Amino acid sequence: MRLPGRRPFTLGDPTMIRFEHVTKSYADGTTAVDDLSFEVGEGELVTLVGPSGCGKTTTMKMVNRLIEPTSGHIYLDGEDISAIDPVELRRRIGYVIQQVGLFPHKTVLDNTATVPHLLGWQRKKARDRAAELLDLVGLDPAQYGDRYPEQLSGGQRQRVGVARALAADPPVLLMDEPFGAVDPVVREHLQTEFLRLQSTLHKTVLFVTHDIEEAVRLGDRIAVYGAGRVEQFDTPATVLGAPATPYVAEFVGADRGLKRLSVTPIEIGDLEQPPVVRLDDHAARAAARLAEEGAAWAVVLDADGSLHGWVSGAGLAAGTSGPGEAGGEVRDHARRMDAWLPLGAPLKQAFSTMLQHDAGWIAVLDGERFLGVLTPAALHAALRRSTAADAGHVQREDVVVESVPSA
Ligand SMILES: Nc1ncnc2c1ncn2[C@@H]1O[C@H](COP(=O)(O)OP(=O)(O)OP(=O)(O)O)[C@@H](O)[C@H]1O
Repeated sequence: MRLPGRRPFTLGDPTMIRFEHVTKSYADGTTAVDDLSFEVGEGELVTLVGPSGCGKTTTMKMVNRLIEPTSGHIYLDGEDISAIDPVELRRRIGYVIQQVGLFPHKTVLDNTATVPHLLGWQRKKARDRAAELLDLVGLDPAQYGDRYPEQLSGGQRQRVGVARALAADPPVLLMDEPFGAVDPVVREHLQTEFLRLQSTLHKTVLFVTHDIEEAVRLGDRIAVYGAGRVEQFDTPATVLGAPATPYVAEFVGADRGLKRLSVTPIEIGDLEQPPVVRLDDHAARAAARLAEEGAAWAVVLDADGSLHGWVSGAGLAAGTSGPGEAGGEVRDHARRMDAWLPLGAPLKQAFSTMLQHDAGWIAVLDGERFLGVLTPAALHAALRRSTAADAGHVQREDVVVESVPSA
């Protein structure tokens, strides 16, 4: 299904949700949320992270008026929500919770179509929309649409929960530990899929989690909670690189240098430029060029410029006795290597791809275009670059020691 593409969130975009001095106290004297003020931009994904009982869920439930604040105001797209009818408000806000809350006696398709039904859409239109959404979250409607929730895995049920929340195309999504009940592998999978979805949909999302890794991975910005208050509200890179308080530093963990790998993107300046040859280049000529440049190997691109793999100078030279002699084309000597990353991918992904392929380098592409290669040395340098940008908040040595063990 094609969805209208919108550009990703950037700081400074218009505000969608605004908390203004919001406090929630209960009759027993518990102050669940204490004088909360922050803004969420249109199309921004903000993760609320903190230990159990610190007020994350209360914050979220005040946005769709499942809980009313004791004092302060919350604005949705400029409107004070206390003046909006709660039923009308909730139509504008998708809600995904950990227990999913699917109706056990309804099929997956009907569960997904719940909100469109409530909105009075015609049955066919609602079911067509539900099928589109199931497809979007990676569940084939033909295969899963007629199943009942108990016939799905935990991860599949979570996907249905996300599809259902998106069915009426609300501008805002509230997600309360939506991936909390599945095992770590499925969880990472769901996170990846959700990021892919968000890169197309650009919903305004408040996402509650206990897990700092999840918060860092998903959030455009993170609100780190300590007992009812937001201790720091900033980008993942800043929260990890420059924790605002000792509490935040402890919460994000001593290994924050490692976690920064998830939020530091590969940049063009990190790349090295090995010689590049084409599959249909003459092998002997390519060998001579490598010898001239003192290079042991070259990246091999195919005729249309996409990555094929690599070739060693020695491999090329074998069987050729000089330029112009027999020896065939580079394709006769090249080896496949399809380890590549898109520009902007996080350094963590670069490390893991390198490990997975047992490779000393990874090609970096912009779309189909080959840009250069990332080597372990370049990764190390990239991490130093990102650490140096923190203006002295983190000792550079800390990060280097933690993240790039010396060979
Ligand atoms: N109805 C209530 N009456 C009294 N106290 C409450 C009530 N609901 C929540 N609280 C308290 O408010 C505080 C914040 O709760 P909240 O559910 O927002 O925390 P949380 O950060 O979402 O926790 P968790 O991660 O465990 O879900 C907790 O101390 C909780 O015990």
